[in-house]
Amino acid sequence: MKILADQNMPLVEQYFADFGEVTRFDGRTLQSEQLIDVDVLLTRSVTLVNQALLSHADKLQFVGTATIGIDHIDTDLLNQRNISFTSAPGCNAVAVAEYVISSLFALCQENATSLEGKTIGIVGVGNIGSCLREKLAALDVNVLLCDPPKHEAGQLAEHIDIDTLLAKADIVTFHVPLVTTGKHKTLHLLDKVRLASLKSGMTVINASRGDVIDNKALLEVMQNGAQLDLVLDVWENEPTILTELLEYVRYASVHIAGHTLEGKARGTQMLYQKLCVHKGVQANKTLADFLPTPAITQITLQETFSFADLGQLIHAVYDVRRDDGILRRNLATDGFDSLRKKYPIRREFSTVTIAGAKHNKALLSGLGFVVE
Ligand SMILES: NC(=O)c1ccc[n+]([C@@H]2O[C@H](COP(=O)([O-])OP(=O)(O)OC[C@H]3O[C@@H](n4cnc5c(N)ncnc54)[C@H](O)[C@@H]3O)[C@@H](O)[C@H]2O)c1
Ligand SMILES: O=C(O)[C@H](O)[C@H](O)COP(=O)(O)O
Repeated sequence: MKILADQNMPLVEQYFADFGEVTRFDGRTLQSEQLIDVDVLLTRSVTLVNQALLSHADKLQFVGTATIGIDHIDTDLLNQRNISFTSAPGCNAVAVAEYVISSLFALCQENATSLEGKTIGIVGVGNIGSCLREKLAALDVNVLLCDPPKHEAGQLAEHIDIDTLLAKADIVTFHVPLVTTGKHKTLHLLDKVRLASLKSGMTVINASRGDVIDNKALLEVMQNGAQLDLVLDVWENEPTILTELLEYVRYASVHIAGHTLEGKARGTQMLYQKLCVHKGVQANKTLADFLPTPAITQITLQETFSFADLGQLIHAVYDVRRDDGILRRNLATDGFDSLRKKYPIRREFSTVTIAGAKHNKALLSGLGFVVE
């Protein structure tokens, strides 16, 4: 069996070599001819899987994307051609939620404020939004939720519409898929009109897809003096982003919110498990077989540890400002995709055991740490 896998997908050889020969490809430049004779295609978000790419795919039986977002895949086409398809829902939910938590605490530190009394609006309450909601519940902040599809399906009673949410929230964070048409379209969900309506001092976080915020309109409102704290991991037209926006963004990163080692490896594992089902074989490899021991495995808190020290603890594991620095220092020389490819190792809170937590145990385990 011939397996073609994106070069930025970790552990493919370890998981898939038993199925056949693994060849790697560059996700941005994959050509249709490379799919001749290929049985399995494993992609990331940067490869458009469409009619043009599949025009020479004579043997393709399985396509997997190690992402939750599937806006790069023509799923109707795969259906028509009877090609099995799978994504990796939830693989990076913890990673993105931790990116948001790290950003919130960095802003609190730098703005000399706290989350106390703040209201955070989550737009899109799926895998990531729900995971973030749980972490925010541990922090005891007010949360507002907006997810019309879930509300209509009877799965989210607390839903409020986006305009009410924007009017009430101090912080808004987007975790929606990119949907370009229809009743629940998310393309430019934050458009010119909504951007103009945002209260001064609001924080806007986007770790979903760049096109969810009209980037040109955002630049315009910022140039016209809007006072917003912007945290952007995703951009319109990646990898050619609107660099003029950068000077108005507090924390900017290269679409890496989901790129913990665990998040990426879980994506590969989920595709492996689905291919096992597809081929009718038993899955016998797990993440624990492959993930290295992290550099920091234990942190001991002293008696004096309080909520005020929480940011310091969170940032000891992951500080979003590291990623902001990487982008600002290297974007012009390295380019967006290259920075994504060489993204430094980042581990999840769950890889760290906290000793000495005493009365902060529920808070810390709610955030995702292992508490002794
Ligand atoms: N920056 C990153 O590294 C990164 C990582 C993972 C995912 N993502 C993006 O984040 C998105 C969300 O991820 P997820 O795992 O939570 O996906 P998910 O499918 O589990 O959840 C998405 C939620 O958004 C809701 N939704 C759809 N349209 C909406 C609308 N118009 N308004 C409000 N809610 C709406 C859906 O009902 C669903 O509950 C992905 O589709 C992907 O594009 C980015
Ligand atoms: O949709 C997703 O899951 C994410 O956006 C994904 O983690 C990032 O994209 P990729 O690394 O596949 O390019």
